[in-house]
Amino acid sequence: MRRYSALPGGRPETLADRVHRYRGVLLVILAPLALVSLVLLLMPRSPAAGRRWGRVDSTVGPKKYAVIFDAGSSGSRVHVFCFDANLDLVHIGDDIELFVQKKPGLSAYANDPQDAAKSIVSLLEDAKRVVPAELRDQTPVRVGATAGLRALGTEKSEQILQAVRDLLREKSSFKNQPDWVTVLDGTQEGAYEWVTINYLLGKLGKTFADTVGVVDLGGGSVQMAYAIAENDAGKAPKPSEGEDSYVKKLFLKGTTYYLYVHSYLHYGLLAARAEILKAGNSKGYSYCTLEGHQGQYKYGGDTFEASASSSGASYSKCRANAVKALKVDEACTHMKCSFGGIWNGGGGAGQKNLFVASFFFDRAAEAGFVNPNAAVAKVKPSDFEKAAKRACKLNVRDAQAAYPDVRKGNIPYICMDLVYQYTLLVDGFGVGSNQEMTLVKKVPYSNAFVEAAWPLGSAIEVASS
Ligand SMILES: O=c1[nH]cnc2c1ncn2[C@@H]1O[C@H](COP(=O)(O)OP(=O)(O)O)[C@@H](O)[C@H]1O
Ligand SMILES: [Ca+2]
Repeated sequence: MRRYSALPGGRPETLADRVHRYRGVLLVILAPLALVSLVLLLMPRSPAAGRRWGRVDSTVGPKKYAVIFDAGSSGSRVHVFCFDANLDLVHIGDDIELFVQKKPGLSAYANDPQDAAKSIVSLLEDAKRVVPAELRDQTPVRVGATAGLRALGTEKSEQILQAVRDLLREKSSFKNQPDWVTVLDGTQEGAYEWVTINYLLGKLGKTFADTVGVVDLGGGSVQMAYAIAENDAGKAPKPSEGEDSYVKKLFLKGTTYYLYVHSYLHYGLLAARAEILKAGNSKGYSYCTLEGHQGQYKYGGDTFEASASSSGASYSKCRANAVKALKVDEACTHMKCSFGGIWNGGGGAGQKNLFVASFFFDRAAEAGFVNPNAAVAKVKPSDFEKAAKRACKLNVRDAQAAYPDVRKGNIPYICMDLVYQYTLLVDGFGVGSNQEMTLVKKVPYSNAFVEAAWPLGSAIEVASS
């Protein structure tokens, strides 16, 4: 039986009666509490709310995801990044980025745009899995195609890009926009790569002289990018007709940078093979392919005779072919040129410390002078020269035994590739043969490793806009 205390009229006292009787006491207790809650609710949720020792606690504030597809000439890759409010990368599960790759690249489906688009469906699924469902429609997906589609020409590449746009619109839950699926121009690609490396090394926000220069040797093109002084940027030559301008102005972490950047189409490692074969093989054979090799080299829809001379490869003759292919002696109308009549940017502090990515790392690892499992390695151009001299002496069979990590199709070209890499650095970019530089595959960041590739630079642009 419920017991009630009695009121003067004999009626038992209810809860409402008690509240009424003690309303004064309750008001004194509850009013300050309500006031404190109101103030807490209205306080702005600035990033500083979670600040500890000058950094933002990444568990506080909104997280932004970005999905970037790198449609490279030799493969397609997807990267997913997650940034905190401070634009620092935060972990996605156990890793700091999602990175998945697939071969071949979109340009291998030149005549079938639908198949090209289908080739990236599994990568899209991989990306979807790591982005929380409630954030997908706010998460931008961008696709940047590089040298492979550049070399296909506008009509074919546009058909492929359109099929990719349709796929993203119909099959992805990410935020997509037609102009986010494009062929990147080479200077944009080089600039993004520079941002990636300098961001991961913690250089952004420092003076231009504290940043590092970046070389990215892809399959189709090679990029050089480094920051220069403002007054040197003012003196940059005007690019020739149809060329991108030599200097890009970037504003990052409160600092303005003048970035010298140039992309050399046809001078990526795989494209350069074609240039070297064209430059050297007037007699129907090449001094760059290994003894015993008979066959042709196919690149970008063209076929080149690539059979070896009966005496096999010759380091010095191959080197002469590579110098010729680079057009080192082409007329230079600027103060100083790299090769092919292109301004070299003038050098300076931003180029002293060079980070060299992509195929440089791969071939160095395959040739055995860099640990294939390392993220970075210090080398000199002369290491490529030494490795080339050794490789050029071998025949195809012995090379297969000497370089077990080199894919069969690349074996005949191992001398040519190493000669080209040495020649590109020393004769092309004017790097001293004994100058130390850093080969980079991944960059250590926050107890993890991030791919040393342009997509992070693009994601930073997306996340900070
Ligand atoms: O995300 C990446 N991580 C590591 N290496 C990469 C990445 N993307 C490209 N590469 C390197 O670049 C080489 C091929 O370049 P790619 O296919 O991107 O040609 P492109 O840049 O001329 O279009 C690959 O063999 C690989 O070494
Ligand atoms: Ca690339």
